[in-house]
Amino acid sequence: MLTLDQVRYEYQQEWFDFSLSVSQGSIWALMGPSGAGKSTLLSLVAGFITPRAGDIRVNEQSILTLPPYERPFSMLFQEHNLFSHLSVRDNIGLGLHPGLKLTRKDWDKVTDAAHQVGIETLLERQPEQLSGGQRQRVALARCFVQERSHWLLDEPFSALDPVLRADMLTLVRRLANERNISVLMVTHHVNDAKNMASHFAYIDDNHVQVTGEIETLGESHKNESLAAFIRAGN
Ligand SMILES: Nc1ncnc2c1ncn2[C@@H]1O[C@H](COP(=O)(O)OP(=O)(O)OP(=O)(O)O)[C@@H](O)[C@H]1O
Repeated sequence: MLTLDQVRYEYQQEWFDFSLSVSQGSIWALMGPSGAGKSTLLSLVAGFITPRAGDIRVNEQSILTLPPYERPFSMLFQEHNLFSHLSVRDNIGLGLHPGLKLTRKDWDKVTDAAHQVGIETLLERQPEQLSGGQRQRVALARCFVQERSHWLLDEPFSALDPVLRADMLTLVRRLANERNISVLMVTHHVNDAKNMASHFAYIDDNHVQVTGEIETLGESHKNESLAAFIRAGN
């Protein structure tokens, strides 16, 4: 269980206040208008920024004092995902060891993950030689090789064409289900949320406004703001 317990954060006199409970193995779509606070919520969980009050717990243990690399999360964020001076192979390998001290078995895992996301022919390239969608898939492969219990994905498919997007969505859902990984995924696409997630959180105005099972996400939701958001997206 991942718990955000009245997590309060201030940025330039603007307050954010998040509460959320994510049971192990569930897949959450974080949705809401631009600027609503979705990436801020993920950054708090990841440990890139520190709350003023409240607690973040994994299995009832507070993780607030842990630096990002000691938290049980694999992350795909919109920026600074890849190291420009390293090959794709090494960028994925970093998910297994920060100093790239990898065994043969580890390198096999890297190749397998590259294969799963369809970039196995690009392993010797450097990130600048890749398209945006290829770079996103490298970052996704790096999440896959890490043995972490949670994935934090900030718009992981934004640069992918519709066919690849559907493939990657299915892959993330399958791997997460097989490994009982919890996923928090920011997405602007209602269909992605419905196709992949078990739950949703609707974030607006720096708060988690509504949570629920994904089946209840629809144009006729009783929360007017959420219903309008869904209508606009369809
Ligand atoms: N540490 C920070 N540094 C810069 N901006 C911050 C920080 N913390 C919060 N913000 C501000 O928080 C607000 C919410 O941004 P956030 O990126 O979380 O929204 P979002 O819902 O992810 O939006 P989008 O869908 O457009 O990506 C923005 O006004 C942003 O500038």
